[in-house]
Amino acid sequence: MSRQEAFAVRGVSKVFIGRTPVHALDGIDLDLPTGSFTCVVGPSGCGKSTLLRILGELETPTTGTVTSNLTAAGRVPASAFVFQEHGVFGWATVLDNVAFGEQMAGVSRRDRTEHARYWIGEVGLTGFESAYPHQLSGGMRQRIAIARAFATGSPCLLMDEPLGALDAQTRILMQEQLLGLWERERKTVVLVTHAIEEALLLGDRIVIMSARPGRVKDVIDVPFGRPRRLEIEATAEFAQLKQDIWESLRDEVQDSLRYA
Ligand SMILES: Nc1ncnc2c1ncn2[C@@H]1O[C@H](COP(=O)(O)OP(=O)(O)OP(=O)(O)O)[C@@H](O)[C@H]1O
Repeated sequence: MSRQEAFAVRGVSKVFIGRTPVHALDGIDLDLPTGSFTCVVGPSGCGKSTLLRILGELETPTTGTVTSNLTAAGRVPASAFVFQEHGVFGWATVLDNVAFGEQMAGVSRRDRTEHARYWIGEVGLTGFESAYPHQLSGGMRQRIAIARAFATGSPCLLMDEPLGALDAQTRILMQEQLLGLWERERKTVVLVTHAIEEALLLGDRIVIMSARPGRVKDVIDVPFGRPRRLEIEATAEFAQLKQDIWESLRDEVQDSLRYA
């Protein structure tokens, strides 16, 4: 494995044992370069979240290996997660939510407050430091989750449909914000999404997965340079790629519905 790889995934399969065993992933091979933005698309139930959880060591593969080169300072976790919903603590203020990762890592109150304030500013929530999540909109709550993930200082962000619950306009704004943050920070990001446009807009590469058991069906290199602007969505190249990806996905979505 090269030092440039944040993750090398080799022959990873996952079977959940229960009354009826579920074969979630099968023979996944992937190299995820350090500082790259990888998007994962695939039909519902194909194992995208399971793959993310395996990368983040919340789950272990049944067979195969994941080797990681990620290094984090002190007690900072190698990867930080952002989930679609329920990602923020209702009992904590915006400031405490964003500072939570560093609090767990034993960073002093003064430093973590300073870092949290910086990230709250980066996601446009300055002025809401003392607010509680229930006082904010869904989009604002999701920005707390994103700020918290960046604020942990982890070199890798694992995002499971982080913008999936947002309305269309808020989602566009958040995509733009995430794009800007990532281009400045260049953390290794793996983002699961159901939206092909979002994957093309944000990712360096798109991993297309098959219906369950999830396999890597295709890996698309996204040709658009950085910094990237939302205007690329209006180009013919974007439309063509979107169409190609959908064609690759369509059979898988149909299969997943057939066997659901
Ligand atoms: N802890 C678990 N125990 C048993 N089965 C599980 C567990 N976690 C996931 N599964 C099953 O594994 C399969 C893959 O689930 P996973 O959540 O990874 O899919 P997904 O691609 O993320 O789905 P979606 O796009 O709908 O969120 C599903 O059939 C799911 O029911």
